[in-house]
Amino acid sequence: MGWTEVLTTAEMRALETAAMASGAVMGLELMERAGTAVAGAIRLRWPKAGRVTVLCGPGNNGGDGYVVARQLAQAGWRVRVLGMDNTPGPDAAAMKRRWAEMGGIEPLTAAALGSDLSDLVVDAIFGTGMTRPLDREMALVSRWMGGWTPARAVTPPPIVAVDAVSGLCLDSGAWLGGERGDPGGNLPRAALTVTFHAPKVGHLLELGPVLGGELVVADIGLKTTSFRDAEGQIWSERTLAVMDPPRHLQQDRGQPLLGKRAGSHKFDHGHALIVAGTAGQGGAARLSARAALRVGAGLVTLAPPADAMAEHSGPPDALMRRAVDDAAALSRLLGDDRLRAVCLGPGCGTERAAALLEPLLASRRPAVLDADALTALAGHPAIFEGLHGGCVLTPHMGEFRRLFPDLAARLDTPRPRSPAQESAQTVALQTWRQALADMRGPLYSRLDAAREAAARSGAVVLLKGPDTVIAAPDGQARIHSAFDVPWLATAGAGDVLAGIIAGLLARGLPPLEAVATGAFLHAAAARRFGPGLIADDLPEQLPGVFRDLGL
Ligand SMILES: NC(=O)C1=CN([C@@H]2O[C@H](COP(=O)(O)OP(=O)(O)OC[C@H]3O[C@@H](n4cnc5c(N)ncnc54)[C@H](O)[C@@H]3O)[C@@H](O)[C@H]2O)[C@@H](O)CC1
Ligand SMILES: [K+]
Repeated sequence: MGWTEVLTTAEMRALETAAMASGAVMGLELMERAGTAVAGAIRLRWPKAGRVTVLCGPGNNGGDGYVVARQLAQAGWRVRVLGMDNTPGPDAAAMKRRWAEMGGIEPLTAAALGSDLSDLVVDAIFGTGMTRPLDREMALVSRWMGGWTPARAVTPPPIVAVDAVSGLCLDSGAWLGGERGDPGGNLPRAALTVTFHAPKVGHLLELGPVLGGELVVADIGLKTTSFRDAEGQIWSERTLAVMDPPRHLQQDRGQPLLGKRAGSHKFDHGHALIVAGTAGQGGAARLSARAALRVGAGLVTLAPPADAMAEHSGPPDALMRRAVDDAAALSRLLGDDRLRAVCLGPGCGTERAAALLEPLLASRRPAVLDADALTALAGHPAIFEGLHGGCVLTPHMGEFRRLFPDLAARLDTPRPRSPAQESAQTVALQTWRQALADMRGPLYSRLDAAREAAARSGAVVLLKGPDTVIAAPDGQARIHSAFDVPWLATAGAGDVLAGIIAGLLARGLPPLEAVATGAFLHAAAARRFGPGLIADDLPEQLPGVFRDLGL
C-alpha cells in the first residue's frame, strides 16, 4: 500500500488498549516484541557486537529499553544500562527486574554519561508518553546525546531512538519546551528510530524527520486489531501519509488513476481554466497552466484580462487563451460545464482575485485558490463564507496566518496539557471516541491546524512546507513529508503545484485525492530533476515521473 496510516499518540494508546481488552495480547508480550524489534534493527545495522549504553526512562519506553539491553547482551554486546528509580508500570518494572538478573543499572544522569565510551546509545527514556518538557537533568542527558558537555563538545556515538528521540512531541514533531520551528543547538539526532505498528504524526512533521534519522516501523502484532470504535464504526478522521509513494497512483478500485485509457477523447480528461493577471504578472499563471497541461488535463485555457493577452501569446501552443476582464465575463465562461476546474490566484492580483472569486464560488466549480486569491479571501469574510467542498486552499504559513490567525497563533505557543487531560491518560480507555476526545497531544500540531482550517472553511486545505499537511472538512488528512527535496523551495514552485492540482481536478479526481496526488507528483518531479531546479523545470519532469510510475 502506498498510503500508510499514521497515528496520534492517543490513537496508538487506544489501539493498544483495545488489543489488550480483546484478550488478543498482553502488555508484557507487546513490550517484548517492541524491544525485540529494536534489538533486531540494531543487529541488522551493526552486525558486529560492540559496546552499547541503554538509557531507560520511567515508563513503558524504558521497559522497551530493558528488553533491548537483555537481547543485545544475549547477542554478545557489552551492555551498560542507565535507568531511573521510578518505574511504576507493572510491565516495565517486570522487564527491569529481568534485566537486573543479568546486569547492573546505574542512575541515569548526565554526569554518569560524561565518560561513556560506548559505540552506540539507545534512547529509551520517553516515547509516546512524552507530555512536558524535559527536566533539568534529562535536558543535560539530551544535550550530551546531542554532542554537548559542560567541558567540551564531543562527538556522540550513533543514537538509536526507541519510538522517538526523547523530548520530541510525537503528535506535532515539535521539541517540547523549545522554540517552535527552531532545531536549536545540541538537539540529539538519531541515526535510527524504531517505532511500533504505525508511524506517529510527529515522525513526519517539523523536527520529527530531522531528528529521527532512518525510520523503521516494526510490526508488534497489532495489525489484526481493527480501527473501529465501540459502536463498530470505522474511525473516519484518518490520517494517511505517503511512505511508499509510487504504488498508490496506479490503481484505484482496479481503474488506472492517472493513466489514460486508449480511445478516450480530450474532453474525457477535463478542461481546466487558469486565470491570469494583469500585464507584468503573467509568469505565475503560465507556470500553473503548463503544469495543468503536463499533468494530463485534456484542455487548458489561460484567462488573462484582454489588455494582458499579448504577454501570454508565447508557448506552449497547446494552451488556449480567452480574455476574462471581469466577474460577468467569468460567469459567462463558467456557463460551459465542460470547464471542470479553475485555478485562481497565481499572478492574479488581489483585487482581480476578489472580484472573480464571487462568480467562481457561486458556480460551485472545483477550484484551486492560491496566492492572491488567498489574500483576497483573508480580506473579505463574506467571500470566505462562500467556500465549499470543491475548493482547495493552498496556503504557505504566511498566507495561513492571514486566513486563520488564531490557529497560527496556537501553533506558535506550546499548549500545555490541562490537568484533566493528564489524568485521562491513566484512566482505562473504553472507546476510540472517548480516547480521542479525552486526549490530544501536548502540542498543537500542523495537522491539528490544517484540520481545523478545513472544518472552518469547508474546503480542502493544503498547508505547504517540507512537511505538507492536507486536510478535508470531514477530518480526513494526508501528510506528505518531503524533507529530501529542499530545492523544491524555489520561486514559482507553488504556482506549479496549484496548476497540477487544477489539472487533476479537471481530470475528475475528488478534491482530497487531487491535492494529495498533486503534492506527491510535485515532490516527485523535483526529486527527479535534483538540485539546480527552477520552477519551469517541474512540469517538464512530469512525463518522466509518469513513466517511472509505469503509467
Ligand atoms: N502503546 C503501545 O501499544 C506500546 C507502547 N510501547 C512503549 O511504551 C511507550 C509509551 O509508554 P508510556 O505511556 O509509559 O510513556 P513513556 O515511557 O513515553 O513516558 C513515561 C512517563 O513519563 C512521564 N513523563 C512525560 N513527560 C515527562 C517529562 N518531561 N519528565 C518526566 N516524566 C515525564 C509520563 O507521565 C509518562 O507516563 C511507547 O513509546 C513505546 O516505547 C511498547 O512497549 C509497545 C506497545
Ligand atoms: K525514546
